[in-house]
Amino acid sequence: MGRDLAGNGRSVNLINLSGNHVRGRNYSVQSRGRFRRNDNSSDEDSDFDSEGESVQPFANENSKFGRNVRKLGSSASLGKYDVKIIKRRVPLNSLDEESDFAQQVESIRYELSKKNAAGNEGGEDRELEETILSGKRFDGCGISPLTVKALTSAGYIQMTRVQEAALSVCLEGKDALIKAKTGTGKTAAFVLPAIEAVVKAKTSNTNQRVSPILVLILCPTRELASQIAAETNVLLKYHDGIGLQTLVGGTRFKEDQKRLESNPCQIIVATPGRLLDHIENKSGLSVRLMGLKMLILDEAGHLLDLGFRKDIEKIVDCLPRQRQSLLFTATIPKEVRRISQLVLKKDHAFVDTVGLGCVETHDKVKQSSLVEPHELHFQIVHQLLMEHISQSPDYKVIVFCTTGMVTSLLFHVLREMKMNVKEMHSRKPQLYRTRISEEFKVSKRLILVTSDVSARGMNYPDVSLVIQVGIPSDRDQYIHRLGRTGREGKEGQGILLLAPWEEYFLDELKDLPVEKFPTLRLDPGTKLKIEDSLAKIDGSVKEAAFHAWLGYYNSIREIGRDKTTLVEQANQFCQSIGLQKPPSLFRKTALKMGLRDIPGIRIRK
Ligand SMILES: Nc1ncnc2c1ncn2[C@@H]1O[C@H](COP(=O)(O)OP(=O)(O)OP(=O)(O)O)[C@@H](O)[C@H]1O
Repeated sequence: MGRDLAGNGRSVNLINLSGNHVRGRNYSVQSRGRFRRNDNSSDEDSDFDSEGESVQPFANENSKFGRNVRKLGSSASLGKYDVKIIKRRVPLNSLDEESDFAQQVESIRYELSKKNAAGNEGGEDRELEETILSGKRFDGCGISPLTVKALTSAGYIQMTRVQEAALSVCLEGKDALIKAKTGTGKTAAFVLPAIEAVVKAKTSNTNQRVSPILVLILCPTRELASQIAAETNVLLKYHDGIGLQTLVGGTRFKEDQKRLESNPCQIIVATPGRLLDHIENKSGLSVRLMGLKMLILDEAGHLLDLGFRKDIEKIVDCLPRQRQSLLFTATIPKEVRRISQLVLKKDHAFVDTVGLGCVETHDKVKQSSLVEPHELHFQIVHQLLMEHISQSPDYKVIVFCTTGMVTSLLFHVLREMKMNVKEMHSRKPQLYRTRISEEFKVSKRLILVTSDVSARGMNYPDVSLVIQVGIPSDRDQYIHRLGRTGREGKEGQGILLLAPWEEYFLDELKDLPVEKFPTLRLDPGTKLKIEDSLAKIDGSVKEAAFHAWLGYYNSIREIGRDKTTLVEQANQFCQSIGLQKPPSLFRKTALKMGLRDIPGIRIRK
C-alpha cells in the first residue's frame, strides 16, 4: 500500500504531470495513473488518481439556508433534515505541495442529516433510509408552473432529498458543490435550477441581437450528455421556445454548427473537448457564451480524471464572471475540490446529502467480494451470471472490466457461450455506443459487458446485478460502478471479483458493507466450454486484451512498482485467456512502461 495522503485509507501515487495556471498563479497538479484521452472523444476508457488534500473544519456559522430553512443557531431545519452549517477553510497549498501558494479558501458546508427524533428506535430512520424521496412536492417549491406540469406528466410529484436540498440553494443564486449518493436524482436537481435560470433570463431580456447561451452543462461522457439532454427535454416539454443542443465528440462538427445556428438554443449540454473545439473554431459560440447565467458540471471529479483540466480552464476563461456555478458529484475525491476552486466562488455552499461519516453506498445494495485466481475468472463470471439469471427472471446485469480490450474479450467469450450479452467501450463507434446504450436502457434479460465508460452517471433502470472484474481504478470508481444498481431506492447486488494478488484493494473498501461471497462450487463442464469459446476467438482480440491489461495494472502504483510480480501475474492472465505465450511488446512501449529488462517480457523484433 502506498502512503495514505488523503487520510481516508486510499493510497495515492505521485507523478507530476503538468504545471497549470490558476487565477494568475502557478499551480501544479500531481496525479497518478494512466492518462489518455481521445481528442474529442472525452470518455476514453481511462483511470487516473491524484494527490490528496485535507479539509479542516473551521467553525460553525449562523447562516441562512434558503427560504425553507428555520434557523437554529449553528444548525437549521429543512423538512425532515437537520442542516449543520459549517464554514470551512480549505488550505489551497495542501492541494499543491510543491507550490508556495498558501491561500485559504472558505466554503460554507451545509450538511444534511436525518432528524433524530426522540424515542424513535430506528423505525422512522429506517423508513427514511429506504426512500430517496423527501416529504416535499414540486408544486410547492416555487419553480415555473410549466416545469411542474412537465414533472407531473413524467411522474415526478415529490422531490428527492438532493432535489429538495439543491433547489433551496440554487434558486437563491448561490454557487454550490452538491454531493448525493448515486441514483438519487441529481440530474433533475440541476436541470430544474437550469430551466429556472432560462425562464428568468428570457422574461427579463427579450431584445438581444445575438441569442445568448444561458446555461452550459458539462459532463464527462457522450452517453451521459445524451442522457442529460433527454431528461432536460422531458422537463422542457411545455416551455415553448426554450431549446437545448448537445455538443459531443464522435458527431459531425459542421452539423453541430448548423444546429446551433438554426435551432433555438439557450441550454448546451456538452463534453469539454467538443465544446472547446467550437469555441476555438470562432464559430460565434464564444460570443453567445458571454451571456451565460449558469454553469453546471456533472460528475465533476471525473472531468479532471479524464484530463479535462486544461480544457475546462479554457472554457471557464470564455465565460462571464457574473454567473452561477454548480458542481454535482456522488463522491468527493481530491479532483472535485480542485475543480471547485477553478469554477466556484469562494463563498460557495457545500450541500452534502450523504452526511459526514455516512456510508456512500446504498443499504439496499448487497455488496460482496470474491477472491479467486485469474484462470477461474471467466468461469466464475459465467456461473455468477447463470445463478443470477435463474433467480431473477427479469435480470439486467452490468459486468465492468478493467479496460476496453478486456471488455471486448469477455464479451466474445460470453457470446460464444450463448449468453444474451452486449459490449460497450470507447473503441466502439459512437453510433454503435448510442444504439447499445438506448437498447440497454429499455431492456430486460440482458447483460452489458463494459469498461468504465458506463461507470458514472449512466441511468440504466432496474439493473439487478453489477459485477466488477479486477480492481477498479480507485475506491470512488468502485462506488460509481456499484451505483448503476440500486437506483431510485431500489434493491440491487454488487460483486467484486479479484485475483489473490489484488486482494489488498479490499482495504480501501473496509468502511463499506462488503461481505465475503460464499464459496462457489464450479461446474467442471463450464471450464471446457470456456476453453472452447476462447479457442474460437481471434488471437488479435486476446493479444489486445493482454496489452491493455498490462498497461492498466502497470499504471496502478501498488502493482506497477513491482514489475517482476506484475509480469508474472500478466503471464498468468495470458494463460487464462488461452494464449500459449505472452504477446511481445514494442521496444519503445516496454521502455516507457519500465518493462524492457523484466524477465518474462518479450520484445518485438
Ligand atoms: N423526484 C423524482 N421522483 C421520481 N423519480 C425521480 C425523481 N428524480 C429523479 N428520479 C429518477 O431517479 C433515477 C435516478 O436519477 P439520476 O440519474 O438523476 O440520479 P443521479 O443521482 O444523477 O445518479 P448518478 O450519481 O449515478 O449520476 C432516474 O430514473 C430518474 O428518472
